[in-house]
Amino acid sequence: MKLEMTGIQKSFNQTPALLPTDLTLEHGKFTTLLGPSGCGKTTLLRMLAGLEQPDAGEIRADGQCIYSAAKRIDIPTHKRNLGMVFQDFALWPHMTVYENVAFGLKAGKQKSDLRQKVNEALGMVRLQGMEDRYPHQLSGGQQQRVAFARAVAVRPGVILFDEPLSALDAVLREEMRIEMMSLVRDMGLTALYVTHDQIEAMSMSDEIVVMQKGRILQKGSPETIYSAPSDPYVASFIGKSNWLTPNQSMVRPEHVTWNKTGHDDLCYPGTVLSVSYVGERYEVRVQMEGLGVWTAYMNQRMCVGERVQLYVAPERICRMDGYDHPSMKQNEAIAVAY
Ligand SMILES: Nc1ncnc2c1ncn2[C@@H]1O[C@H](COP(=O)(O)OP(=O)(O)OP(=O)(O)O)[C@@H](O)[C@H]1O
Repeated sequence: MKLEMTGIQKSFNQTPALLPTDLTLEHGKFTTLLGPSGCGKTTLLRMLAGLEQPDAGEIRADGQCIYSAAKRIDIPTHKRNLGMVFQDFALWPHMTVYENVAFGLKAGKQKSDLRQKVNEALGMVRLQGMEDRYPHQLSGGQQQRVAFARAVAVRPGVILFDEPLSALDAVLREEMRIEMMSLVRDMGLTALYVTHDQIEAMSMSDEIVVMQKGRILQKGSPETIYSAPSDPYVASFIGKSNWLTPNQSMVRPEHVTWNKTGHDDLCYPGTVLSVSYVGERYEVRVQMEGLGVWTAYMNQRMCVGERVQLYVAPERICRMDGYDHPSMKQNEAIAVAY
């Protein structure tokens, strides 16, 4: 299912939670809303689900209007052909695993072959044999699998995830991340996933939508978001960034070299602050002169306090709004610690 949102916005008690926003979720793509707490991710997801009413704008599913403030169209949640998985699993505590999964099918009136559909969904998440257990008799990972089975059993056109793994421990979170992503892809579902975890976003998504303060800053593939951030906030939020001019030009640690490699390379002096072995190489933090602290990688151990020269090839510099030229580094005025 393709979902298109145009001009949707929402305020709570006159305080904007989401500024006017356009967003398209392409059919079969895994899109992640990434941003800090309170930036409007959940509000956007809930409006898509029909759980929150936008103040303005329109939402279309496969070209058909499912919400329009102007035309007074508001298709209810259960008719929007979507599945949802939440952080707290939202399972019915008094129902067994079987009943929890069957509940969505019954509510959606998909009653034919009920047992087969439930078994199929439980098979997908490897929970056969646990049909008669209650949620409290399951681990966190198993509970989330039931929630996922319940969401996909109805064969929705789109699946919405709101921080579904944040209640799980780190190891299980990684395991479930791979499992959920594979299942969504195998089923060819369109997915919208809300998280504030960059690693989750980078490892699961076809598209990442970075949000801040109720607006979308950038939408793109993980590769684009990392290599060509359009905004300083995006650059700082995802991966490590070394600033050549505050808020304007940045270089990633893997593009900083210790020896001059080309005649155009720019040279920056600094002092080693810390050295950590990160497997086959060292992550070195360097206090740069007038440029704050940079991170770079090196193949051999350095000494703390050692004076160094770091080099950057101009084509490796990522430029954002207001950027002028690498020669700006000569300018005292830009020598602000970031
Ligand atoms: N029902 C509500 N009533 C009043 N304010 C709300 C309501 N829901 C959300 N907000 C406010 O809207 C803003 C956006 O909230 P939202 O839950 O969408 O953010 P989020 O990015 O999902 O954050 P988190 O990662 O913490 O869940 C916040 O300032 C929040 O306090």
